[in-house]
Amino acid sequence: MIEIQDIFKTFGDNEVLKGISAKFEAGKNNLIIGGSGSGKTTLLKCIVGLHEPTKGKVIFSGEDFTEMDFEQRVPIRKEIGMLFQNSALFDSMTVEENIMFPLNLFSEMSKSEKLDRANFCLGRVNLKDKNKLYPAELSGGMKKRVGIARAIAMEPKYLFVDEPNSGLDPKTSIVIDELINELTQEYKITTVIVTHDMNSVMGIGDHIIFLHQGKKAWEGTNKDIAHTDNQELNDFVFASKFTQAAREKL
Ligand SMILES: Nc1ncnc2c1ncn2[C@@H]1O[C@H](COP(=O)(O)OP(=O)(O)OP(=O)(O)O)[C@@H](O)[C@H]1O
Repeated sequence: MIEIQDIFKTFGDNEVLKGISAKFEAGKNNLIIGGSGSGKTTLLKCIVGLHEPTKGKVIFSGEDFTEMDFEQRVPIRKEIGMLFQNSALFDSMTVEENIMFPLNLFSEMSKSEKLDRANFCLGRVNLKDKNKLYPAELSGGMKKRVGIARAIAMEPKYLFVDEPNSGLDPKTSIVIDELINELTQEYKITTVIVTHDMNSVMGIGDHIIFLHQGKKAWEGTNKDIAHTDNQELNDFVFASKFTQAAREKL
């Protein structure tokens, strides 16, 4: 469980986050949605410590992360897996080396244990035997899966994902969403996903917070969203004629 309490973040005189509180539970896909510039990525970065909040607390399983110094944060950082928008693989490393990278940095495993773990993670994302390929030889969807394999290599308690579907076709997007969903449930991970993708919202949105102009304007599940009377959320989710028509059928 991650709890955020009254998070503010200001850049210069631009107050981007204006007092956001929420609880993200283990075993759930916690989605942060909102229009461009609403502060989603800034919030994600405040939670993982890539930005320091101007005010407010981030609490990982009861421990106040915001109060900790760099050294004190290390054990929690080791429990965090991250999947970035562009998968952020190292181009000069093979798939296997990419997955072993966090293990080389943070684990005490022997070489053969690390290889076993890399093979297990590759199997888990359905990329068995792709060990020796380089990122340039992979499709966008495969790169995401390698990114996921790397993110789960350290058996994270917390998984942060920024736009998992960017650059993917709709079918591959669903495969990636399903994979994140399966892993979240199987390993009881507290997963926090920033997304624009309405298929993800409706498909795997166990818990959704909607940001509008730096505030939490709505919170609920994918089942609640179709029936919301929140004007900003409606304008955001049902922006197109197609989604409006689909809504009538819900
Ligand atoms: N490092 C930074 N320095 C200054 N301003 C920043 C910084 N990071 C973000 N901002 C500002 O914070 C605001 C919110 O940006 P953020 O990237 O969090 O929005 P977002 O909701 O993730 O948008 P998008 O969906 O377009 O990625 C923007 O006005 C942006 O210019």
